[in-house]
Amino acid sequence: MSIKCAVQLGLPEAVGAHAGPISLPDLVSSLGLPPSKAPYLHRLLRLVDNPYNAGSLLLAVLDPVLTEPFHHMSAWFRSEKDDDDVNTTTFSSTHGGKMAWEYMATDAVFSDLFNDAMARDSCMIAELVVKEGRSAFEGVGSLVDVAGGTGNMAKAVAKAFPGMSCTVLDLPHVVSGLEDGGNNVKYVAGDMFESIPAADAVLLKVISCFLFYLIFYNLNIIFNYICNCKLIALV
Ligand SMILES: C[S@@+](CC[C@H](N)C(=O)[O-])C[C@H]1O[C@@H](n2cnc3c(N)ncnc32)[C@H](O)[C@@H]1O
Repeated sequence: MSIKCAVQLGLPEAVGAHAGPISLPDLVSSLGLPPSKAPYLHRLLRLVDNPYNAGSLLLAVLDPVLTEPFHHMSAWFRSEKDDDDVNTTTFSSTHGGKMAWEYMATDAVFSDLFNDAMARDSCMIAELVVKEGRSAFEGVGSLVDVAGGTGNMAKAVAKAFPGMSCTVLDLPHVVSGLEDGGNNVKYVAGDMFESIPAADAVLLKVISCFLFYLIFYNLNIIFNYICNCKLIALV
């Protein structure tokens, strides 16, 4: 909650915009806070560590859309609804029967926040991936980033490998309206469980939040039945 407060106050931006170290009174003033709040801001600062500008990720995970279901866990346990519908979750029972991605298609504000959180994370990870995992991309002529969000990962790969043609596949509410990112990045709206555009390689960035970045070279077989391609997975 302290980090949420710091993000809402605009603290990371204020510190980042300052050329050098900033004094507490200057910070209070640049945030437009009453000077009497300086001692409290000092306490808040001691609790904040936000080197990667994870502001929208924090706001997303603390949003009532995601926190509210946790208040209904015991009710979900007691509910017999599951007898009829094995897919019922605390999320879906809180949100009118909708699963997360279905729900996001109906809530543009939360969807934008979530997509922004993913995009910022991708900026950081993409830098690492194209540097440390470069060999996984060598010789790949075309790549599809499955469930690639707003495309930051694909853009970074396309920039590092200008000869590669990259496609970002995601649900319509995520990619519709996005401009193709330069000559070699295009967006496709669709459902990955129905079809995946053909490409030499499939990129799958699954659970970025845990900061485990593993590149699998030997899982191609799993994806062979889809498009006979190489699988690059960031789990
Ligand atoms: C956790 S986010 C990861 C986004 C991106 N890969 C990243 O790491 O930044 C999961 C993504 O999967 C997309 N998604 C969920 N179900 C999908 C489906 N059936 N077909 C295509 N994309 C889907 C969501 O819209 C969302 O953008």
